[in-house]
Amino acid sequence: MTQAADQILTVAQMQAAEQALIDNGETVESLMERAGAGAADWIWRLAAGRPVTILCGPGNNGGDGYVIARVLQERGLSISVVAPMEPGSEAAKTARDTWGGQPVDTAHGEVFVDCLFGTGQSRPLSNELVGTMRTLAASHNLRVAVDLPSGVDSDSGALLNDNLPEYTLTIALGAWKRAHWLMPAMAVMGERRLFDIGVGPVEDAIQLARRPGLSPPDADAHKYSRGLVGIAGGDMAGAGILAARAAQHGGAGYVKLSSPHSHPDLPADLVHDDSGDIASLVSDERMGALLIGPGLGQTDTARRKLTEVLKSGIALVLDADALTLLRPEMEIAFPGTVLATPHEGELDRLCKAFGIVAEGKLAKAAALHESTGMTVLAKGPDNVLVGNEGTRFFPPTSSWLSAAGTGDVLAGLAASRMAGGRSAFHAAEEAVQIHAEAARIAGPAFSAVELVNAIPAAYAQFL
Ligand SMILES: NC(=O)C1=CN([C@@H]2O[C@H](COP(=O)(O)OP(=O)(O)OC[C@H]3O[C@@H](n4cnc5c(N)ncnc54)[C@H](OP(=O)(O)O)[C@@H]3O)[C@@H](O)[C@H]2O)[C@@H](O)CC1
Ligand SMILES: [K+]
Repeated sequence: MTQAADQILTVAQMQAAEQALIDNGETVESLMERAGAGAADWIWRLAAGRPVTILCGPGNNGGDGYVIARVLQERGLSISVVAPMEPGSEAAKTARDTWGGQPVDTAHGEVFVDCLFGTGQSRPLSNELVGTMRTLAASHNLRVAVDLPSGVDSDSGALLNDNLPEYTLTIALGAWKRAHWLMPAMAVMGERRLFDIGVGPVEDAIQLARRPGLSPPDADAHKYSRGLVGIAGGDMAGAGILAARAAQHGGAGYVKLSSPHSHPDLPADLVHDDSGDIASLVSDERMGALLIGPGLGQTDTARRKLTEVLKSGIALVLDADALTLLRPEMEIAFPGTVLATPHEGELDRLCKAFGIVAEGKLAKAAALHESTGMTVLAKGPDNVLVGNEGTRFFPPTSSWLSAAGTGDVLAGLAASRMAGGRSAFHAAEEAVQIHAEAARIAGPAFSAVELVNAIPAAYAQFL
């Protein structure tokens, strides 16, 4: 069932949801009062008695600021309001009048509250406005963005100005907006919290990924019932081994690595076919899912392997070199059972190969899914998953994942979940979160092998 708290809205969806509340008897003023009071509660806790400076803009985000000023002043905090523009909307004018105070030109408090623009941000800030905001942000130790940081485009997560402040806390009002979960905006927001004002479920809204609910193997499980994963490796041995190790820890009962190398130090518990013969791998009828790409290379042999694998009808994860080699003319037996896991560069290359012109990660991933039928996980510091089941965003992951080999680990995990019976979409949804949890457990400055070693402890968190 759709959880309103997990839905992520566009500005248009938010406006329609607001209108639905108004049709049910709310007013903009009553919603603003609730939203402002809710934000004030968070700021009250953060401020802990310290003076607060609120920057108010001309729209309803500024209106929220005047409500916050009044509520916090009534509780005894020292409040300064800086208002470079007069209130323009009726609700903002009412909120300012009800506050009844006098704005100041500048202030030096401890907590800066940005109520300049929210979802109505329609263009970059003027130099003067951005200068005021930067100066205030720099002279306060704690910084709170109400609904969104000013200068952020709500629907794309783009930053419309350079050198925007970084926030301690961002309080989303009514519902999450896309920018709360997309880079680069997500990176300046600090902690993010949602304050509910009664918005109901919105049809077709993007959802936040659900926390995986994993279970131990059934009492009568055997290695094949838990899933057999094949890894079709190639020229570079290491990536295939990493992916295979990750797949071993991702729930599958049996992992078979096929790559044309002999590895004296391969783990004894990993089955390795050093002929690298793709025909024998795809003809194994017990195969639950196959991963191709990590360490595959981009030779003619690699292309031939990819072509065979795509035709096999086995559930697939395509990553790394497989994504660079993929072309529209290659026949994919069942695109609905294929997961592609491109990083930003691979996503761009795929879009080019498939003649897709789109702006931004979400639009590119959606267009690629539309054009190929594959489920697309556009991975990176923000993860965007698009498939027949819908679109999912994810909480931010550890920035220590920016290390070689971590993508191979993610692909191996996804293949493991697929071999265990998950759809491409749900396998990706689980893999991203197990991977993120493993990174959290691995701590700082881990290598990809150390990330793999943290997977069992991550898995345990979801049992
Ligand atoms: N939805 C809900 O249920 C609730 C929403 N609430 C709150 O309302 C916020 C949305 O309010 P909003 O629509 O009035 O937009 P907001 O961001 O305040 O600014 C719009 C004004 O700014 C102007 N403007 C834009 N860019 C500019 C620029 N660069 N430089 C200069 N001016 C610029 C723009 O002018 P225009 O583009 O028309 O020229 C317009 O006048 C939302 O984020 C939340 O905080 C809650 O109170 C209650 C429940
Ligand atoms: K704001």
